[in-house]
Amino acid sequence: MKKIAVFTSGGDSPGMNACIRAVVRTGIFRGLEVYGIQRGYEGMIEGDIKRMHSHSVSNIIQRGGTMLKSARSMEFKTPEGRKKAFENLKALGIEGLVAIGGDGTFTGAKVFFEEYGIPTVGCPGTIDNDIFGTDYTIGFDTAVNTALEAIDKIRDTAAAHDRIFFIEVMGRDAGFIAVECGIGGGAEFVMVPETKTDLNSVVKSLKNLRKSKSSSIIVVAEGDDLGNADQIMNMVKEKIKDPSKEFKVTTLGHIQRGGNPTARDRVLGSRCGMGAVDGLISGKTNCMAGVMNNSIVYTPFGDCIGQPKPLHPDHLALIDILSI
Ligand SMILES: Nc1ncnc2c1ncn2[C@@H]1O[C@H](COP(=O)(O)OP(=O)(O)O)[C@@H](O)[C@H]1O
Ligand SMILES: O=P(O)(O)OC[C@H]1O[C@](O)(COP(=O)(O)O)[C@@H](O)[C@@H]1O
Ligand SMILES: [Mg+2]
Repeated sequence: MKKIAVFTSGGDSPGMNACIRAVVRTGIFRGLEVYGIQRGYEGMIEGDIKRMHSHSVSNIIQRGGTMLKSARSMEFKTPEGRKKAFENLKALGIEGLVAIGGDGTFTGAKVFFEEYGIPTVGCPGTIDNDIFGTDYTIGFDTAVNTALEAIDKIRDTAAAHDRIFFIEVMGRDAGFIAVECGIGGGAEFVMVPETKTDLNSVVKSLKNLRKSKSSSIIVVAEGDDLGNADQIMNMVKEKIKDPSKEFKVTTLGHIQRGGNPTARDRVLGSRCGMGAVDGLISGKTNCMAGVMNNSIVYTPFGDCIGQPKPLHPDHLALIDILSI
């Protein structure tokens, strides 16, 4: 293997830059030519692919976002789009790919490998942490810390006015961010897509809050089965029917996707990036380089996207216990 290319795809996540840097520098260190593909599968289809050098990735390890940019590509979901992508890679003589992204990116990478056979190793880049085969995904720790900082601020004003706050965090299909924010932010309740939300028990608990509680924080993952934070707040308000209780909603949104990556995300991104290149060199393909129990582990793409990554039941129990 002489030439490899790296790209970022799907929702960006803090630490993707550290991962790109590790791929480029490990590749060069091992004697490979490394190319960067702009805007994920979009750039692959358009042939927006450039040679990268060690200096190409200077001064990015501390930055959020991705210097290669990211995109969600509808065209790559079509056989015609993937054919164009393959022709562009073939023309440059690319013999290996590093795909940094989430479950969608790996689904695309798996299909592409099965059709065209270019060896591909992935790195788990998503704030959602919803990928089997790695304890944490690159960007999750930063997103949780960003959300927590906001929750702490909301708690100040919630306490000052004795209000009940519903705070919506990201997570279309996964509640990992919500659960960690719930534990770290001292929430009364956490609502996640993985479990059925029992509105009546939430209402009952809110009606019976101990008298010394001045405020309540309820963390809602955007993909909860009952709806978003605004919808759930309205349902609860309707059932409580107590004009003395004041309800507010804050949706944290895309601030969770940006900002300087935490130390954990820089280290995880760097380790996975190196793991992906070394994996390709040693003949691995159609799999992801993740970190489990502090070691690099390669998991087939089929498992990364096919196996559910469950929330830890102890974490959900912890929220109930610590909010008495
Ligand atoms: N079934 C599929 N076939 C081909 N490409 C896919 C498929 N699913 C997703 N992709 C590609 O991966 C991209 C990123 O997926 P997305 O779900 O948006 O983000 P993430 O990788 O962060 O989960 C999509 O925009 C699409 O180009
Ligand atoms: O920025 P967009 O395109 O609106 O996407 C929002 C979604 O992206 C995420 O931030 C990350 O999801 P992916 O990693 O699957 O792209 C989700 O938590 C959120 O639902
Ligand atoms: Mg995803």
